[in-house]
Amino acid sequence: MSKMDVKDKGIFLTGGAVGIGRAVLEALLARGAKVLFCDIDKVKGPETEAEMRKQFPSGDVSFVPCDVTNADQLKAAFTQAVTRFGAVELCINNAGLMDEQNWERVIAVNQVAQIRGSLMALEHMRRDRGGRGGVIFNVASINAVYYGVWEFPVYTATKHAMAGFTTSWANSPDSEAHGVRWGVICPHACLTALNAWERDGQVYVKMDEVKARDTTNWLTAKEASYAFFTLLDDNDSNGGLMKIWKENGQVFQELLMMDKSTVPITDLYAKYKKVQPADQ
Ligand SMILES: NC(=O)c1ccc[n+]([C@@H]2O[C@H](COP(=O)([O-])OP(=O)(O)OC[C@H]3O[C@@H](n4cnc5c(N)ncnc54)[C@H](O)[C@@H]3O)[C@@H](O)[C@H]2O)c1
Ligand SMILES: CCCCC/C=C\C=C\[C@H](O)C/C=C\C/C=C\CCCC(=O)O
Repeated sequence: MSKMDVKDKGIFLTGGAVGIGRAVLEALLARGAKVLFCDIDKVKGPETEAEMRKQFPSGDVSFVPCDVTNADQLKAAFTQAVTRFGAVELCINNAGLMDEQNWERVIAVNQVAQIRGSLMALEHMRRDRGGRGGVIFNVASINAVYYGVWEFPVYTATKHAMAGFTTSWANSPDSEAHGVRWGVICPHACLTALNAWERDGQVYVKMDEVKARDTTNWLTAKEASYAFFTLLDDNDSNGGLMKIWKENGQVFQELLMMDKSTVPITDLYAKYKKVQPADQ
């Protein structure tokens, strides 16, 4: 295992104003990275930028307002990062939301925009097209590698989609030539604005369906950010899905590499039900 040293590297991050994105932003700046983050929130975005500049006076951080579902805005934000840093070597597609009442928007943000951001970053980073190579992370969820979650089926579908998209690119026969490493971040539930808020030390969960859940083992945004760095530090993890969760107050993580073995076709696999003509 060898580390990707982010010091002085140019990084593009979506949805960095609050929550997990903000925690990752702070940790990247602490490691000396140069980060341009975008967000739809035109109040929290500049506030976070100002707070980061105060905390890291010699750091390089800038905020660009952007709705990632607007292809032109996303492209413009990414291009600003390239212009500012010379190259983007880490792209984190993190912006996301959960709103089953507005499920087409959920697909637009969690899936379409993450795919668009990934393809833009790939095109820019590809060594076989003159780029410097790099790393692309898509922020999914632990429910990308979990059975369906009835409370939020569309959200879950988008997270499965991003696991499939990301591991497919990682599996490209041209992966070496691209020089691009792919990863999926898969946190369990976190206490962020996505689903909860806090007042007077009491946590309030937004959605009626999950209000009865015990939140004691939900991650903080900072804890969720550990998964990014474990995955980033592992150069051999192309196509890896980094799960992170909490049990009895202890944070755990596990790297999941999807099974790449071929479909079993011989009698060696006697345990499988053979298809008979009558089945078809
Ligand atoms: N909170 C959780 O329980 C949890 C668990 C696993 C994965 N995730 C995923 O982590 C990512 C970050 O979520 P979070 O918990 O930090 O949520 P959050 O709501 O705290 O932060 C999400 C950020 O994305 C921004 N955003 C939303 N729509 C956008 C758009 N159209 N354009 C630009 N920015 C936009 C928001 O303004 C916000 O700053 C999401 O992809 C989410 O699905 C969250
Ligand atoms: C446990 C459900 C709580 C709902 C949390 C709200 C948003 C979470 C978004 C995450 O992306 C998904 C995280 C966890 C849900 C995944 C699996 C449910 C597992 C069931 C359980 O642990 O109780």
